[in-house]
Amino acid sequence: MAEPAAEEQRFSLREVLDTFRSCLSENREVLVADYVAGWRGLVRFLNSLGSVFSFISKDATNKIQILDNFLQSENRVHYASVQSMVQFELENELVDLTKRGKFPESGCRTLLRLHRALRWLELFLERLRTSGEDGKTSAMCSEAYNESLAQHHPWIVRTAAGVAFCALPGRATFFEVMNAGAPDQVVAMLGDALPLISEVYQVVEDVYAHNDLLQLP
Ligand SMILES: CCCCCCCCCCCCC/C=C/[C@@H](O)[C@H](COP(=O)(O)O)NC(=O)CCCCCCCCCCCCCCC
Repeated sequence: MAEPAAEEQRFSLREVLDTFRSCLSENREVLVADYVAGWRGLVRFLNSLGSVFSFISKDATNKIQILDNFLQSENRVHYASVQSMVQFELENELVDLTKRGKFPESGCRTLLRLHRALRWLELFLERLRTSGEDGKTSAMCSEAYNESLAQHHPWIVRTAAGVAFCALPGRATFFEVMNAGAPDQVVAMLGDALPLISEVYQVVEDVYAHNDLLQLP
C-alpha cells in the first residue's frame, strides 16, 4: 500500500510557493498561519539535505513552534496577521524592545528572525535562478548569507553556517530535491516565486520599520 504520510513529507517547491502566495491577503495583511506553513515546508527541504543542517533547521523549527503556539492560544485572533500581532503585542507591552527581559519569545522578535532569513532566501534563490549549470550553490548560499543574516549572527554561528554551506549539494542535485521538474522548469518557477517572496518580505519589513522593531533583541 502506498504511504501517504511519506509522500506528504516530500518537499515540493510549488507547494511552498503556494503557501507564500496565500499568505498575503487582499488588503496586504501577512497571514501568520500561512507564513509559518511556508517556513515549515522550507525546513522540510533543509532536512532532506542531510543532518549537517540540523542545527539550522532546529532553530527554525523552534521559532515556528513558538508562533504555532500563539496561533493556538486563547489570543489567536490577534495572531492572525503580522499587522494584528504587532499591534496586539505592542499595545499590551508583550515585547522586549531594547534588551532581553521578560519576553524572550515574543511573536514580534521570533517572526523577525524568520523575516531576516526570508531575505537570505530571496537573495539565494535569485542567484540560483540566474546561475549557469556549473554554478556553485555553496558560494551562492554564503554570498546571500553574508549580505543578509550574517550581519545579525555572532562569529560562532557564522562559522558553523560557513561549514554547513560547504556540504550543500551541487546545482543539479539541488534542483532535483526541489521536486519541480526539469531545470528550466525550476528556473521558471523561481522566476514566478521571487517577486512573491520579495513582496511578502517588503510588507513585513515596512510593518516592522514603521513600528521601529527591526532591531528587537
Ligand atoms: C539550503 C541551505 C540552507 C542554508 C540556510 C542559511 C541560513 C543560515 C542560518 C544559520 C542559522 C544558524 C542557527 C542559529 C540561529 C540563531 O542564532 C538565530 C538567531 O536566533 P535567536 O535570536 O533566537 O538566538 N536564528 C536565526 O537567525 C533564524 C534562522 C532561520 C534559518 C532558517 C533557514 C531555513 C532554510 C531553508 C532552506 C530552503 C532552501 C530553499 C530552496 C527552495
